[in-house]
Amino acid sequence: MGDPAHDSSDFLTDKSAKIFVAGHRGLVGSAIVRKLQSLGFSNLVLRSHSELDLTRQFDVDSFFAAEKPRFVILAAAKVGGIHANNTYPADFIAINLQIQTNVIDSSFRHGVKKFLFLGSSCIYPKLAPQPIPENALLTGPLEPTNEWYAIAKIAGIKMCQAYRIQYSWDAISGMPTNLYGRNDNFHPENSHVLPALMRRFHEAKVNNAKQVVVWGTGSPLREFLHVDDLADAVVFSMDKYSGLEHLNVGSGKEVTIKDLAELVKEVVGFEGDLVWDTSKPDGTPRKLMDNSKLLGLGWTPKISLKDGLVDTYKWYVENVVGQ
Ligand SMILES: NC(=O)C1=CN([C@@H]2O[C@H](COP(=O)(O)OP(=O)(O)OC[C@H]3O[C@@H](n4cnc5c(N)ncnc54)[C@H](OP(=O)(O)O)[C@@H]3O)[C@@H](O)[C@H]2O)C=CC1
Ligand SMILES: C[C@H]1O[C@H](OP(=O)(O)OP(=O)(O)OC[C@H]2O[C@@H](n3cnc4c(=O)[nH]c(N)nc43)[C@H](O)[C@@H]2O)[C@@H](O)[C@@H](O)C1=O
Repeated sequence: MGDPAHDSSDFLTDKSAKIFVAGHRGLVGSAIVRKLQSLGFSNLVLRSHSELDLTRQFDVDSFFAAEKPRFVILAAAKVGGIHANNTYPADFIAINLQIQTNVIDSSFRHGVKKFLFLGSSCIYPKLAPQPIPENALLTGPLEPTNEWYAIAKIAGIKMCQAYRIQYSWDAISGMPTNLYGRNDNFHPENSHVLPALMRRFHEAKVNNAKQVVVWGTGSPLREFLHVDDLADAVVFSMDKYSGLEHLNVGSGKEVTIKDLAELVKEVVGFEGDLVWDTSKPDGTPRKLMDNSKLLGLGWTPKISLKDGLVDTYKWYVENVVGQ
């Protein structure tokens, strides 16, 4: 095996190469599948959670022995917003460590040519410099509401790095910022802020409610990226990047939760008032990532927050409401 930092992955050249997209029914996995299919990839291997539980080591290894995919993109994980992370710390650390350890190790042992792991911007210290460069990792304490999930994600990055160092295996990691779009989780408590507010404003609109409750103070800043831009960045990275360090994937634009709430309210068409429940946690005050490394390789995000919200709300009304 040559130096993977210099080998071409040939990712875009063979559209019949077998690719396992783990977590293909989720927000991210479904967007990656749409992107790969639009590019003409014809040999995707997909397994739902009920068909293959990725926490089960024996089942995962048997699957890899039978299928022998050439490329693997890991978008399966235990995922949730601030409340879910804060309430189920054991699930967030244990399930994520199990899934990623099984999938990374079996991918390596069964000859996968290139592997991509997805982490999250919450891996960085709570008070990291802004915008956050990749090398801020492990320079300070984590945000307490999501430290269990963050520790698992940091272990995933480090496992990819360790296999690259010891075995010259081409494993890379992408750290997406807060994502949204089609197939998001719209659960009232366990979801992220954007789908949670979209649902709450929609239900308030149809019920002629006068007020909607929003969590925290509204002052935290968050960066949002449409999941179709993330899928584009994942394919771009599989083709163009082979390095030890993880890559930040963000829009480069941040917004306060208050301004986000006003924008979602406008897109949904709710005309009542916002009431802030300050008993709920704000989480980290700010987490804008420095995306200059990925931009320097030639990738750019394309979907504005307003356009992405309009598209997501249309999808929500057509696919979730009344189902
Ligand atoms: N959403 C976001 O804002 C962000 C997400 N990310 C990362 O992107 C990745 C995907 O997240 P996202 O798409 O939002 O999450 P979703 O919850 O939408 O999707 C996760 C997928 O993983 C599957 N899955 C979970 N547990 C198992 C299991 N034990 N065995 C097999 N499949 C399983 C789920 O299947 P099922 O539903 O059937 O359980 C689902 O298809 C994660 O690594 C996440 O950390 C990073 C930054 C932000
Ligand atoms: C992607 C990322 O997601 C999580 O971190 P987070 O950025 O804090 O995510 P969040 O979307 O849940 O909240 C963002 C902000 O929004 C406020 N907020 C207002 N009203 C609602 C509301 O109704 N629901 C939610 N969830 N938040 C609300 C909320 O109080 C907070 O100030 C972690 O899982 C982390 O591990 C991770 O990786």
